[in-house]
Amino acid sequence: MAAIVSPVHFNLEETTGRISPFGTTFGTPCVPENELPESPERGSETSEYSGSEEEEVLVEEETLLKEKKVCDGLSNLGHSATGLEQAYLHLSLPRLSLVDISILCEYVHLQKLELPYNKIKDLSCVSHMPYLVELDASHNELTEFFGFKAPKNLKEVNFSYNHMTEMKDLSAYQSLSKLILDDNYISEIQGLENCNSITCLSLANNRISNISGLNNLPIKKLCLRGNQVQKISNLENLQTLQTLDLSSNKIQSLCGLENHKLLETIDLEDNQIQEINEATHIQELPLLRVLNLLRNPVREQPDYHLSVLFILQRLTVLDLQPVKAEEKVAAVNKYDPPPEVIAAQDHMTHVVYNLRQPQIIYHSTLPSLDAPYPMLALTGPQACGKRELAHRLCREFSNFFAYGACHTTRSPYFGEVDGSDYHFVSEEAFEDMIHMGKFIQTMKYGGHYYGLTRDAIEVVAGEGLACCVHMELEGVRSLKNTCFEPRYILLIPMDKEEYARRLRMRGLYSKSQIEMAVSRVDTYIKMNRDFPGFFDTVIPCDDLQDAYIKLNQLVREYLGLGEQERFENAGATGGDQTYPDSARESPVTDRDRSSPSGVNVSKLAQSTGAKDLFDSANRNYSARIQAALLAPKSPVEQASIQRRQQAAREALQGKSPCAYTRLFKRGPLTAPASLGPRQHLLDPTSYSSMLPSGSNVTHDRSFSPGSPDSSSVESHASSGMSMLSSAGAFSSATSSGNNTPTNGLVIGAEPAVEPLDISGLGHELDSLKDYIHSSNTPDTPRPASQGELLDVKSALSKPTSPGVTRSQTRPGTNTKPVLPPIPSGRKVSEH
Ligand SMILES: Nc1ncnc2c1ncn2[C@@H]1O[C@H](COP(=O)(O)OP(=O)(O)OP(=O)(O)O)[C@@H](O)[C@H]1O
Repeated sequence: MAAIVSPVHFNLEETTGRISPFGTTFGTPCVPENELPESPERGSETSEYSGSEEEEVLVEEETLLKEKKVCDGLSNLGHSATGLEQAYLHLSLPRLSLVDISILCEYVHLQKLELPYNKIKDLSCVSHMPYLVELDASHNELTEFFGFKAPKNLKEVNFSYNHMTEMKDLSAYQSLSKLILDDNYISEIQGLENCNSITCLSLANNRISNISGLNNLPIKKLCLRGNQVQKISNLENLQTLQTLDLSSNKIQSLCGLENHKLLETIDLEDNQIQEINEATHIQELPLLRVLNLLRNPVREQPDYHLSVLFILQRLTVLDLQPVKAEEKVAAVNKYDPPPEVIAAQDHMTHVVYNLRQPQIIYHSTLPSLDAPYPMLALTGPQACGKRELAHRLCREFSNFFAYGACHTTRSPYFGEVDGSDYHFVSEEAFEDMIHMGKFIQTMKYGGHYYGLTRDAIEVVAGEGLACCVHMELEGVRSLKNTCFEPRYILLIPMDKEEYARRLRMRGLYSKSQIEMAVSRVDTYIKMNRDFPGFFDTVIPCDDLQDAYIKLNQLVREYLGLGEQERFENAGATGGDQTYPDSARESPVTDRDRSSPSGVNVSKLAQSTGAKDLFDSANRNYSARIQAALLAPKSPVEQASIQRRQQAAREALQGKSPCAYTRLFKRGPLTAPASLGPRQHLLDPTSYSSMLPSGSNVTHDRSFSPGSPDSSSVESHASSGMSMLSSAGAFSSATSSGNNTPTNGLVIGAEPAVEPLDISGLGHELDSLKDYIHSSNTPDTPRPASQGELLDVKSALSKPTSPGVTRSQTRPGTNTKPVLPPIPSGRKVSEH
């Protein structure tokens, strides 16, 4: 002990090459044996520990530990545990082939003793080291388990690679926290019952077939790699377990690991696990992040990787590979796709199949992206009455709506009519239809398929009507991905008990079906709450009659039917016939005026809340941009507009001939008093004013209700302007208090003529001229037959029956909000 010699540093970690979930925690090599530095008895020494040739010879000759070698191995000079002396606290003597180390009995102050890779059989000298804290006697020839008197503070012991066969009682080792017994011949775990400090135990490569003797120990890391364990048992009480290495055993099931709430890492490489479902045993472990199932039969299962990731979504490392976020998303999308993904997949399927078919232009194919084909979708839980309401609505508003019958694979209930309620088809037929690209959306509900075909919509669109369908939430999601933009009305039972009773009364559904339907009420409510605007409006449907009244009212308000009736009644009594009161409160916009009935539907809808429901212009991006662009005008612009307005007025009054004169020039015309404003606007005679001179149009001269002779310029002007307004040429229009509106015609001097935005005049004018020549509306995509033309003209010349409004355009065209569609199809069929 006289001289201070340089200590030999033996770094355990350097002996470990492989990164395992356990790393080097146990201080023993985790690499396969053939990669380990060999112990003397297993072969020659590696260069790391070999000294010079001279030393090797010396080692071979002398297995007796002498003071000189001890001096070489001492390090860490410091205070002794008693604090009274200076002493070397560490001794490291690896790979010296030592057999007799009895000299160490004198080194009582040692706190750390490292003797790996020797040939030691007797460790009794340790009995003289009361302050020893760490002991490494791995790779020796020890047969006796802890063959020394227990040092009071001994915390870490490594006896790996020895010849021990049996564990003995370690009650005396109260401080023991880490015990490494790898590569011995131990067949039973025992003697640890009182080791209340043990947190790390490794018994890799022993002969253990049953896990036992670990009850209630505070073990955090347990390694039983390379044993013969077949079943994970007796670990239930290891509640502090964080890392478990059971690799290279014969385990078939993960049963037994369910309750280890702190478990983070499980290594089960090279076992017999076959079923993916085994992962469910560890599904609930909240902290599990690392799982190794390499070299298990389960890896041969199809979709092994995604399946395991789906079951164990908290994993960050699977089979030694980091888990990517994309893989987790793919796993969830595959095995429990969120509704959006289901809808997207459904949509994708139908688009792809449809693209394989010859592409044609449908009636419901629209000339503009901004003008969706008008559809109404009633949605809500099963049997909430939406089908009945849809039928009633289509019956009552048969000039506007028709029912779009879906296809289903369920068999018809009593009284259901094929083709009317549904098209009832077999599953094979349904699948064939999918492959033929027939569907727009499909969904499976209650074990049956339901789907809306393009043809179902097309039949309705061909008649010039809006299509009314009903479907579940999933169908709505899918439909929202399509080019169709129906208005969605949610019909929701507010009283679940009453709803369940109604379902029972139907006598069609099983208990579980009823429970499912009732439980979906909350899904709809949640959807409506969490995604405002997902449904356009909500109607409680506890009482079907009440629900229908609301639905009816809503549709009427939108169609402007009620208002038109009122308006026409007002006309009969000589009231204000231009616009209803609500429309006069503020200037109307083109959009307002584009209501099919000529009444201010948008204003009306605004006051009733129906505007958002039906006004497709709300969704019209370009319209919104245009509105923004139109907003404020500079003084120069204002002045310019005023000049142009003035010029237009003068032209209309015949004061100054200009380009507008020809535009509004017409013979003395009269309009039948019975005509509503819309009819007047659409009166073919009024188009004559747009014709180039010389056009051969016969005018009805018995016009003007007030004065049969009032073929004044004003009336011409107003009729022309009204017509333009119908074409959207006005930026705003009002009838001021000074004017006397008559039959929808704004008659009067200047104030009657409101600012004219002539920017679109040329276009509208051309369009209207085209109409005259072609008998089509500008946005009618297909040429009208002669029959249709006559039909339209004769229809327009007739007074419209109350409640039925005609539209000049196809459903959903850009100049109309949404409804109603032209009735051309129906009219054609009637003739
Ligand atoms: N194409 C479709 N897509 C999605 N859901 C659909 C489709 N066709 C029908 N459904 C819905 O499937 C559910 C089951 O249909 P079924 O005809 O069996 O119910 P129902 O008792 O008639 O319901 P309801 O009276 O509410 O229409 C209904 O909620 C129905 O609206």
